[in-house]
Amino acid sequence: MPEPTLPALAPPSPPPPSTASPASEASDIHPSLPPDTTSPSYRKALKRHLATFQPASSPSLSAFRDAEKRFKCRFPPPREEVSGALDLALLDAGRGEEVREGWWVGSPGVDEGRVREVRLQEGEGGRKGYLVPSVPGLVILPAFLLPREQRQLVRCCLQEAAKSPNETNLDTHYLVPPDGLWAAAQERPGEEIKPRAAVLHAPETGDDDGEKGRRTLIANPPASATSVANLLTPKVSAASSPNLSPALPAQLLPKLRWANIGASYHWTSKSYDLSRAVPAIPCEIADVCKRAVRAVPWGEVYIPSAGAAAGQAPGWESWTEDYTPDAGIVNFYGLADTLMAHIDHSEVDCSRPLVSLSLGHACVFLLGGATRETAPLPILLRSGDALIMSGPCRRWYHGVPRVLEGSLPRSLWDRLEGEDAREWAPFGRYLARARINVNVRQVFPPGMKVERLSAVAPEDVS
Ligand SMILES: O=C(O)CCC(=O)C(=O)O
Ligand SMILES: [Fe+2]
Repeated sequence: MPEPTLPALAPPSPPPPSTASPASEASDIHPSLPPDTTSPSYRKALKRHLATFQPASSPSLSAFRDAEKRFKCRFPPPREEVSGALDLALLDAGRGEEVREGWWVGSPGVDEGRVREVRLQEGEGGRKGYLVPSVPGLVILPAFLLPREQRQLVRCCLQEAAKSPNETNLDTHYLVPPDGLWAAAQERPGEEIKPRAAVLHAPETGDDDGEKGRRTLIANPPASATSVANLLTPKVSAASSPNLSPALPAQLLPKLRWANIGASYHWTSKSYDLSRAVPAIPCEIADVCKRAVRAVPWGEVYIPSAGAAAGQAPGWESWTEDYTPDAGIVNFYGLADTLMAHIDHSEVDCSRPLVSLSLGHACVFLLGGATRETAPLPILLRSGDALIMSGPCRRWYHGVPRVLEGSLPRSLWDRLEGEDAREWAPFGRYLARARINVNVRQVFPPGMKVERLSAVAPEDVS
């Protein structure tokens, strides 16, 4: 499970009035500020930290673990570490303001030959993609989503993705109303949500860390076509936490950590659960992910007819036509949340593209190798960036050691007028303390359809 994080710094004060647009509905949104190491609250927190700090007992951390620790550090904030992270927004003059105001700045990577630019397919407005020669199969599409598209996806994640029939981390513990937590928070803010009665079965070990909903991704064997039968076996739900009190929707919203979309991921067994119905992936999400895969000139990523040779991905030639996302996770991060190193290999074909979209606060994303011993590449992912892992790196360790405070772009909290501002305000307030990641996969290769598998056991489909 993720390391317990150091106490968060005292809540930052709102930005000076001159930086907010006074007439806008969004002017009551106060996004997180970067750490102010000269402030009395920082100094107080530092003193508290030094009084309780214990040096790491194990001198031999894996390279991945070591990087995680460096980026998680709060005293001092790892500005210098972040300055070495790949930050492709620096190559885009149109993102100058976002970078300047976001405080954390990485490095562009082009001069050092760390990245190679590729032109996206027709229809993407001349936008660029980037390959990283040291990470075969990785494609980064910076600013793939316009601010308007980002806002649309944020709405979709909170209003559509995090509600029944999709499962969220809170469903194990609370009787979340069927129209979802977001609707409850907006429409019935005073109505308490009751905890689920404690159920009488033995607690299990697994990814869902109780009510906190943190994901603790421990090692699991990769899925394969032959293990598909296991997916049809109904899975036992994780035990709900006893002794929880009823809570208001606004109290639960910061505890929302993940929502399954499409084929449901069962965190306890770390496999997909096809005994449950397979809802469609919300169409805005599916469309954006398909667009991203179609935009990539795969012939510049892989060598034709090389099959599964080192550094290659079998079958990439057809991805632009047959990539069909059928499962995903929407991750909701608070500013102090992290996602520890893991490999996503519960899908049947783990070389097909995994599309990851970043919204809200920026983060440091670490992408390592096949073991934790490989030193990871740090990548600064900003709102609107898409990242595609395919081929070899699709099965490599990765994680998110830090969400970057003070990095929420202005287009997600300010700069909106009239109706738009009024309608957007609650989403802007949510993002002022959050990052959302949409992580979409194709579990079943073409010809092995999810609907057909669930049809095999109709009595199990709820
Ligand atoms: O938040 C991210 O950028 C990565 C999330 C991830 O790796 C996952 O959901 O498996
Ligand atoms: Fe992942």
